[in-house]
Amino acid sequence: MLSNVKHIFKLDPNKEISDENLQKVCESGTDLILVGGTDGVTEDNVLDLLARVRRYSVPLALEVTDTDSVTQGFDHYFIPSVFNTNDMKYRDGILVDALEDHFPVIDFEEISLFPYIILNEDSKAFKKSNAYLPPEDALTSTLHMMDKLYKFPYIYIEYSGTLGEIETVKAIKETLEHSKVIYGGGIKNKEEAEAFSEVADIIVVGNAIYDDLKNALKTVARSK
Ligand SMILES: CC(C)=CCC/C(C)=C/CC/C(C)=C/CC/C(C)=C/CC/C(C)=C/CC/C(C)=C/CC/C(C)=C/COP(=O)(O)OP(=O)(O)O
Ligand SMILES: O=P(O)(O)OC[C@@H](O)CO
Ligand SMILES: [Mg+2]
Repeated sequence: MLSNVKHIFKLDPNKEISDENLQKVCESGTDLILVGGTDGVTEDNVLDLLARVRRYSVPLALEVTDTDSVTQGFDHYFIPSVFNTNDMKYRDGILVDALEDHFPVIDFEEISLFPYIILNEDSKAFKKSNAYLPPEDALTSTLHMMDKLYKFPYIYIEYSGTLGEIETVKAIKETLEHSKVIYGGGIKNKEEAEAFSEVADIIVVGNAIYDDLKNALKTVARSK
């Protein structure tokens, strides 16, 4: 699903976007529209975005953050799994419960794991998943485990809401042998997109769509 993806726009079902702006996002040349957010994600607002984005040919995936808001019709589904938390619910607990209920109807070809390291302690996702900021040694060991033992194709380095430390992301990328880096957090313009595309395989742009679309659209070209 992500093999040729370099740039992702993340749309939040809990935020308003006009048809005109949605058209610009969908026709921007981004490689993937990802629908997701930490809170206020409902079946209704997910279905609304699904129907509106489906007018365009851009690939569309759902990041599942609420069991009740999973709806058919997306090209792919990503399940977040947080690795810097000791709360197993957010590593795979909710997933195991969901599989208990829905296993017979799940097409595993259309689901992938998003293994997360969340590094912005002020973000909603960090707080919701009871994440901790790992000391450097522990972060390195966790990355080795995810990369060399689990051999995850991708690891999502999440700074949701704020621009991350580029040197930290660079060091993470250099630590990894198998896993590619998805970077998300605080990218607002072409310069930041260009800088983070140097240290990550995929960049994700979310809030900037709602805060300053003109500059957000310029992040697409710079990541290719
Ligand atoms: C019917 C059909 C087609 C089914 C397909 C099969 C399928 C997909 C089954 C799914 C099984 C299922 C329901 C699994 C449960 C998965 C689940 C709910 C896991 C818990 C995820 C969770 C709440 C994690 C904690 C928060 C977190 C880390 C979220 C990750 C995403 C993230 C970082 C969001 C932040 O986004 P952002 O935009 O920055 O946030 P805000 O702007 O809102 O702050
Ligand atoms: O909203 P921003 O800060 O751009 O972050 C994008 C994405 O990584 C959120 O999961
Ligand atoms: Mg958001």
